[in-house]
Amino acid sequence: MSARPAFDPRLCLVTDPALTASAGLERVVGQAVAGGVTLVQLRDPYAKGAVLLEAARRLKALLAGTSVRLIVNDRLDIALAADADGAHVGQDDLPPAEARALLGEHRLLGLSVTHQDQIAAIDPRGIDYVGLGPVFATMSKPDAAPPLGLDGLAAAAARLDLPAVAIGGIDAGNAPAVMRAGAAGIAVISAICGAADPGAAARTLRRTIDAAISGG
Ligand SMILES: Cc1ncc(COP(=O)(O)OP(=O)(O)O)c(N)n1
Ligand SMILES: Cc1ncsc1CCOP(=O)(O)O
Ligand SMILES: [Mg+2]
Repeated sequence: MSARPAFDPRLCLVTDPALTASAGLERVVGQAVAGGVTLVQLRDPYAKGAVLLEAARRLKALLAGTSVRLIVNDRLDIALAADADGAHVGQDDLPPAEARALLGEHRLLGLSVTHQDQIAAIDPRGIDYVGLGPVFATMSKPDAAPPLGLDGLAAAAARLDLPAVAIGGIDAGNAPAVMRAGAAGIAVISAICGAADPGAAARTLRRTIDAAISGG
């Protein structure tokens, strides 16, 4: 039996400090979870450690008793200090083998893949899911790699032995095509954090994804 916690990759909310500032991080995440988000990634590239740790602890408390796992982007120290369920690293972050050694076997580790030639280097024993993208142009990550497009996504997902969580410019309109291209789920910032009603946005996305999974 796997030492890792079970997780559901279908709908990952990636948080954004600016987009959640007015409503508040916990309120946005709480509404999104009520709407059907299955995974939450705390992401704040410029936050001070103390601020991020506090946010991670608040989200952990919010998600306690649910099946929704909490992942911390980039900062393994914060993931460990807050006893989060896992961490997400990119190609320029701590290398996955080192990240796994620090995290231990009981936490989840996600790895970003931005083009196909990075797939060969993946050791699937140490990684639990791949964040694949950007699929489309995105306003939420100024330093994102050029978009893969749906064909690039399909080609990369077909070569992966791990669940592919597609990211970048995904919304309820293009989510069905993304799922048909082979994604196990989607990760979004603006489609939920930037929505007037994050709960309703999450509900629509989740319905759309579930319909695509069941062949609709
Ligand atoms: C699910 C998911 N996929 C990709 C990313 C991007 O990670 P990275 O390339 O390390 O960029 P930053 O998010 O750290 O700016 C992600 N965060 N989540
Ligand atoms: C963090 C990240 N990594 C690749 S694209 C992206 C931003 C996704 O944000 P949005 O869903 O608003 O396009
Ligand atoms: Mg990163």
